[in-house]
Amino acid sequence: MPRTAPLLPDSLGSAALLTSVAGLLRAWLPRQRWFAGKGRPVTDLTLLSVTELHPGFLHLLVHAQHGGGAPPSGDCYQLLLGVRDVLPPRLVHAFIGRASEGPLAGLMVYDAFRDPRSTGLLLERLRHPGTAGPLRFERDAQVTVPAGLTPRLLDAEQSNSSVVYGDSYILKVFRRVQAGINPDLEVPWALVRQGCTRVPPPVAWFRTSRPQEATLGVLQPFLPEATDGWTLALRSLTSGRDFTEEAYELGCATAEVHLALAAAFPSETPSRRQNKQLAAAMTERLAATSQSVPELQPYAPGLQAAFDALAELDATHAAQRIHGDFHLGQVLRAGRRWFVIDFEGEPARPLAERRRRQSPVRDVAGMLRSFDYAARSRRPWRPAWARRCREAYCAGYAAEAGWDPREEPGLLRGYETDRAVYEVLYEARHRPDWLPVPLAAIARLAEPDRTPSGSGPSAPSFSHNA
Ligand SMILES: Nc1ncnc2c1ncn2[C@@H]1O[C@H](COP(=O)(O)OP(=O)(O)O)[C@@H](O)[C@H]1O
Ligand SMILES: O=P(O)(O)O[C@H]1O[C@H](CO)[C@@H](O[C@H]2O[C@H](CO)[C@@H](O)[C@H](O)[C@H]2O)[C@H](O)[C@H]1O
Repeated sequence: MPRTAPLLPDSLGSAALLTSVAGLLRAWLPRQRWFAGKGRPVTDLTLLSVTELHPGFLHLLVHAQHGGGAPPSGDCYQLLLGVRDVLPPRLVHAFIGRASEGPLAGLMVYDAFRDPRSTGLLLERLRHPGTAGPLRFERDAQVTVPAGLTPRLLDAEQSNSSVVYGDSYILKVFRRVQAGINPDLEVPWALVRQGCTRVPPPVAWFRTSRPQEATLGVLQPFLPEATDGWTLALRSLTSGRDFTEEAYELGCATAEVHLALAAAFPSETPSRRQNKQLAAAMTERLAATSQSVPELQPYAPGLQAAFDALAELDATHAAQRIHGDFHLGQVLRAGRRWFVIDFEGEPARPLAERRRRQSPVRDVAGMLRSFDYAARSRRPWRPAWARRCREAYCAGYAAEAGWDPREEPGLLRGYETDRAVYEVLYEARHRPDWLPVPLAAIARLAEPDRTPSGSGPSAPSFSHNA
């Protein structure tokens, strides 16, 4: 039976609640896909805020410190916990543990994202703007979201958690929370106001004021007929069907979004200093990643050459707001039209950095890397497929933007190298089986006379069980 009386009387301090759940969460958090401190134990857990959204349905912000590194690091995570006396069989897969001490002693604690009753209640909150403790629920007053939509948790491998409601709306709840407005709300909102139709418009969102102002989740229309670019690319690779038309149109769509972003947010005049600073930041990331992923170390000097060359280039493009983590999984194709989603940027970077203006070439490089990723993710390796897609994508981009990314080989190489370094770190932390995919590209990018990735004659083959 769901609870009818609140668990948390006002008198109960968060310290008392933490004694009930800390042990359970310390064991559970590191097993979650979105947990950043992969492979490292949670050495300390602090409760930043707790709000009972409904009897037995708790919203938590916790700070988890990961040990095993020097110095120890930590992140703030958003959790939805359910608490019941008895767990019904339909929720067994959501079970986190039985609280053994504190105010919840003896009660069953579970992941409320997996309980449609709880995610249904969350939608109700979004439909009726208002506050709950430090949480504020807001919406676009022009849009009416109907009641009673059936919730379904998306079980994809993701950085966040998303719930689809009746195939009409999708709510993305940010797992790792940082202070400030999340670009995944800020950017689509600005693009829609700009008249750009390539993004699903945010219709409702919620945020917290404690411990600091931060965006917690965004509801937007769900595109039920859409397929993501990664799935389509793999289908093309397995069926042998051509993908260049899609790649060309994706290039056009990317440029369209970049032009709208340049109109929606202030840009920065290009300067020589820009490329020097950029190369320095890339060099720093290479050094830090080589420290944590030893497999990268032999290639570091070769990769550094790309950044040194970039530092000497004249800046040609104004820095502007961009997508920031652009790849085939971030684009959806509905009918013959591409849509762009997930403007959050690279989830591991600080929010202020993700909101910074950057060169649009960075997004182009992300997508070019993604064609290479798809081509290397299955045997046999298909370099010609990647090469054709890369060319078609750049041609589409040039047709819409009025300048061709291929005319900037030094910039493109620098960004592709930096992206591959990011991917090495990402895979090492989240999907170690996939590490050979970016490492194969790294090996090529580190060669002195490299040809564009995906086009060389004899890059190493590998196997992984993706
Ligand atoms: N508006 C939408 N319509 C249809 N599917 C969507 C929509 N938004 C997201 N998705 C699906 O949800 C997945 C995860 O969304 P995304 O915003 O990329 O979350 P994450 O940051 O967790 O990766 C996408 O790959 C896509 O399949
Ligand atoms: O979850 P996000 O969409 O925010 O992005 C993260 O996860 C991606 C993997 O799901 C990762 O992308 C890498 O793998 C993709 C194939 O699964 C490939 O298309 C991308 O090119 C490659 O970078 C992304 O880097 C990471 O930020």
